[in-house]
Amino acid sequence: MTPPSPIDWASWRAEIHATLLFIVRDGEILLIEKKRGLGAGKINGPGGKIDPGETPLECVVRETREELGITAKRPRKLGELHFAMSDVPDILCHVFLARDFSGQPVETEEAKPLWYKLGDIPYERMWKDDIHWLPVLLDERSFHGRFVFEGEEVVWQDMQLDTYWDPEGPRH
Ligand SMILES: Nc1[nH]c(=O)nc2c1ncn2[C@H]1C[C@H](O)[C@@H](COP(=O)(O)OP(=O)(O)OP(=O)(O)O)O1
Repeated sequence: MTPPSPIDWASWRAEIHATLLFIVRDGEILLIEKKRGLGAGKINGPGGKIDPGETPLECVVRETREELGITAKRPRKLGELHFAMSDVPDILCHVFLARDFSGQPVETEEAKPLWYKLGDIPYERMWKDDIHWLPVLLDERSFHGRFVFEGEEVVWQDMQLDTYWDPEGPRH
């Protein structure tokens, strides 16, 4: 049984809307070592904050270009994550999967590209929540995850699988 949440999700609103993209090709996943901003030093997918007037899809394509110099082809949104943080603003994150891209990934001021075999994903160097939803994304299933953080630790979580996406976008 899920313990009661330490926060009231009904009144929860994200201060930051952001995106993440995971590109999978030939049995490998393209990750980044993030060099600055929130989560610097961690391994993650490319992504970042949604600019005013931008859709999540436009954002994830732009951020991937800025961070790795490549253009993702046909990114598909599969997940939505709500992060209630203790010491930084709360985040609503749209998570995408793509199977192809154009260009060659290059290291930039923001990110270093890293390819991993799908069986070798370095979860110990990623955010603590990632192990709970990245395997679901890699199975091409949709999901909605909610995580409450105390610093770097997850103190409460809930994952719903096979979620229907409202084409109008997030409610918060
Ligand atoms: N718990 C978590 N698990 C995870 O996998 N990614 C997380 C995460 N919390 C934040 N992120 C990611 C999602 C998103 O790509 C990014 C948002 O952090 P920031 O607001 O610092 O963005 P960036 O600095 O990358 O954005 P820009 O300032 O737009 O470049 O961090």
